[in-house]
Amino acid sequence: MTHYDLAIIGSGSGNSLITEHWDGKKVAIIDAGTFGGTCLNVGCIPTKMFVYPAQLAASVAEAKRLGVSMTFEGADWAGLRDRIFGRIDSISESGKNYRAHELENVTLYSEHVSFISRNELNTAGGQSITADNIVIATGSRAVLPEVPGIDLPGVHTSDTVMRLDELPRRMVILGGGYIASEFAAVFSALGSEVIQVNRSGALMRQQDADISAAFTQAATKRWGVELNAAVQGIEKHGDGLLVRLERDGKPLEMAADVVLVATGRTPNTDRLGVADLGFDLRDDGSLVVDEYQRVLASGEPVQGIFGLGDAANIEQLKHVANREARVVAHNLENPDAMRPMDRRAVPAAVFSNPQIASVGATEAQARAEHGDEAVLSVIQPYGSTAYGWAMEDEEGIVKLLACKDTGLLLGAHIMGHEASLLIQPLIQAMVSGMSVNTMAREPFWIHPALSEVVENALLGLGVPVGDSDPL
Ligand SMILES: Cc1cc2nc3c(=O)[nH]c(=O)nc-3n(C[C@H](O)[C@H](O)[C@H](O)COP(=O)(O)OP(=O)(O)OC[C@H]3O[C@@H](n4cnc5c(N)ncnc54)[C@H](O)[C@@H]3O)c2cc1C
Ligand SMILES: NC(=O)c1ccc[n+]([C@@H]2O[C@H](COP(=O)([O-])OP(=O)(O)OC[C@H]3O[C@@H](n4cnc5c(N)ncnc54)[C@H](O)[C@@H]3O)[C@@H](O)[C@H]2O)c1
Repeated sequence: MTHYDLAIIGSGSGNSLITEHWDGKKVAIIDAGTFGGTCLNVGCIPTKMFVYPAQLAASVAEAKRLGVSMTFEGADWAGLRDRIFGRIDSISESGKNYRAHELENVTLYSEHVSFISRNELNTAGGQSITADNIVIATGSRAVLPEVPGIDLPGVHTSDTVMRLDELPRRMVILGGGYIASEFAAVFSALGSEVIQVNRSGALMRQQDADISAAFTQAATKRWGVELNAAVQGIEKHGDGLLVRLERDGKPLEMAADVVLVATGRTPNTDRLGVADLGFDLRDDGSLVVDEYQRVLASGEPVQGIFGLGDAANIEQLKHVANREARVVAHNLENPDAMRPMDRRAVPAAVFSNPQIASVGATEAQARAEHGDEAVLSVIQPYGSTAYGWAMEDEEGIVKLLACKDTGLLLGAHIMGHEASLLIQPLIQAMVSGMSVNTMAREPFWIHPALSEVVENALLGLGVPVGDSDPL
């Protein structure tokens, strides 16, 4: 048995907890997978490194609409893949070496662990680790539908699809959420024939209903989209695969070289032994934590156990995991002056084509919470602004929701070019409590930048202008 001051399970966001505070104290960091976790190795970073070149490829169709002739001569898949992972794999490797060999006080365990008591972990190899503090930062993993053929070669998740030997000619993507929509945009732009299959009637259904409808329409123009289709099984078919689906009780079949399954992710808590210790879990399996990120058991904080990231939140977003890690780091180092996690205005962006970005309530949520009378809503098309004319944009929209009484934003939802950038000032306004009228009227908005669509949406909300509001 080896005793530590701190044991961290998970080297993704958990890796950032090892600050100078722990110099001279004993720390264990444990990861059974690739060092650095999901975001670095198989998540945010490599996907976006594919998204950007895919965006360049997709701009050829865009250019044609505006009278510029460009030709897309194909993507060097192997070159792209090797450039991306050449960079990422070495970052993971050097992070691992640093933890394993260069810090005297840190021990790296590259093994699966599970709890055997509230302060003791057991490694797969049979070693026992005890610690005064344990942080559960175990992330999440892809969930696969239980259908025949789901384990056939050629069926991939986001963990493996970015390392394919070659760009698939035909690809079926199962799922209508983040991962499915991002990869549909990437592979279709790079030259694959993509069909995105969703079991419900619209893509990105967790978004505001207007955004989901607009995105579904936009996606349908760019790649194949099959809605209301439930997967029944996958079979070998010649050199490739056959995906068997059912829609309205009728069979539907699709041939593919590669099937990407993107049907959600589940927190890695089930293989950790935490249920046996009475730790509170949400229905999705994530750990319940208090505002200080302390893991709860029967509603009470468990001494010395913290949770963060996909294992302990419902958002499954890296910027949320990072913030939680900052809170956990502070609270571990300052047990008598702990600080809470701030969960106001958590934004998200989907880096598909077009992009989606959102923060705060959807219209349905805002109306349910505040009542119809109190909610002001506006949809401002990109095409209503000068930059939108320059782009001949017919798709982009900014949808804002505000409270009539307080003049504060309740939600912001954007679909279109650089939505993930356009939303940032709206996030700032929501967090700082800046009113819609102050935000629209106090700062200058650069003309004729695309951000004018946000200015016009704010003005278009029709929040009554008071005498103290800027002109
Ligand atoms: C394809 C994809 C794209 C994404 N893109 C974005 C994006 O653009 N923006 C965004 O905000 N988010 C994105 N995400 C989500 C983001 O990657 C996650 O929210 C984030 O990485 C979670 O971090 P974490 O620290 O909780 O877990 P992870 O980084 O997953 O770390 C957990 C680690 O724990 C290890 N582990 C688990 N259980 C055990 C155990 N019992 N014993 C030992 N080790 C264990 C695992 O091997 C893993 O390395 C994406 C996710 C995916 C899959
Ligand atoms: N840009 C980003 O921030 C980003 C990118 C990728 C992933 N992520 C995070 O990772 C999480 C997981 O992504 P995801 O796309 O796997 O999940 P998701 O929850 O976004 O989408 C899952 C999709 O799968 C469908 N589905 C679920 N079970 C199914 C079944 N049995 N058969 C057919 N369809 C089924 C759902 O209807 C939904 O459309 C996201 O929720 C997000 O938090 C974030």
